[in-house]
Amino acid sequence: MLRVDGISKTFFAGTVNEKLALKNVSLEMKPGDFITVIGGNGAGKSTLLNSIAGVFQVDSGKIYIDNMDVTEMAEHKRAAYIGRVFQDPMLGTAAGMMVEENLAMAARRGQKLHLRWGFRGDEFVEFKEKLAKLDLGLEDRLKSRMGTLSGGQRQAITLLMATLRRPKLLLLDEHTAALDPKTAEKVLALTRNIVETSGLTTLMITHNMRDALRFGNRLLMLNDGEILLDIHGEEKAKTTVHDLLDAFEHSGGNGASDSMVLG
Ligand SMILES: Nc1ncnc2c1ncn2[C@@H]1O[C@H](COP(=O)(O)OP(=O)(O)OP(=O)(O)O)[C@@H](O)[C@H]1O
Repeated sequence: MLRVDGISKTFFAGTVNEKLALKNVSLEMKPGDFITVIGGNGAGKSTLLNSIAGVFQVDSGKIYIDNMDVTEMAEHKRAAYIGRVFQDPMLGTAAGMMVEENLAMAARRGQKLHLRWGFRGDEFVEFKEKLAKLDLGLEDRLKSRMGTLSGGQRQAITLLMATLRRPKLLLLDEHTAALDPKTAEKVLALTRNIVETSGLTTLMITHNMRDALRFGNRLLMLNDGEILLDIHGEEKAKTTVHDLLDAFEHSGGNGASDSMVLG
């Protein structure tokens, strides 16, 4: 499904600020894999996701989605295959537009744009049903401007939008980190629900080791631009936060912060 073949990325090459953010990273994901990604600050987690999304070109290595070489494909073209949700609830939706307009836009992603968003009645019913399932009181806010919603409500809608057209790959970059614990839990439960019911191949960065163990079928730990740990299935199920901290410290990790453990 996704194949990352020995990618490297250096920022500010040839300057005093030169930073080798990814060092020959390889990764293969099967369809339906739900991978959680952890690691200390500056480990390369976002750089990995940004490389896959095409935010910038990698220096070497190849990236394939469904056997298609996307290494040099522009970000906006790759977006047809990839759904993304970022940490900042302000990103990913149009604040001045209504909830239903944002959803209609997401439902038409990749299609020709029209000046007026013609709504189909059945679409409206579908959106309302999907919003009701979020349990965040959004089903009656279809006419509200996105900018008037809370951070949690926006993230839930962004997640819905990112997955409406069933992307080949879903990339979540600490998408619950800016939310209060109760709302974060709701958005995480929603994430699991959407990922499992649609069988989406997903990479989710989190700072919270407990969440990294609770969610997904596979876990990657990054440190200093390299994959330090890659566990799945039974092995992942048996792993504890303590084991993760041990692995991190024994391999020279730069001291796990409290936020890395607890989120
Ligand atoms: N666009 C960029 N320009 C310059 N340097 C960058 C850029 N993106 C990342 N870096 C650098 O690359 C390294 C890896 O950063 P990255 O954001 O991938 O880490 P991370 O694991 O996501 O960390 P965090 O948990 O702090 O978000 C860091 O040293 C960072 O400063």
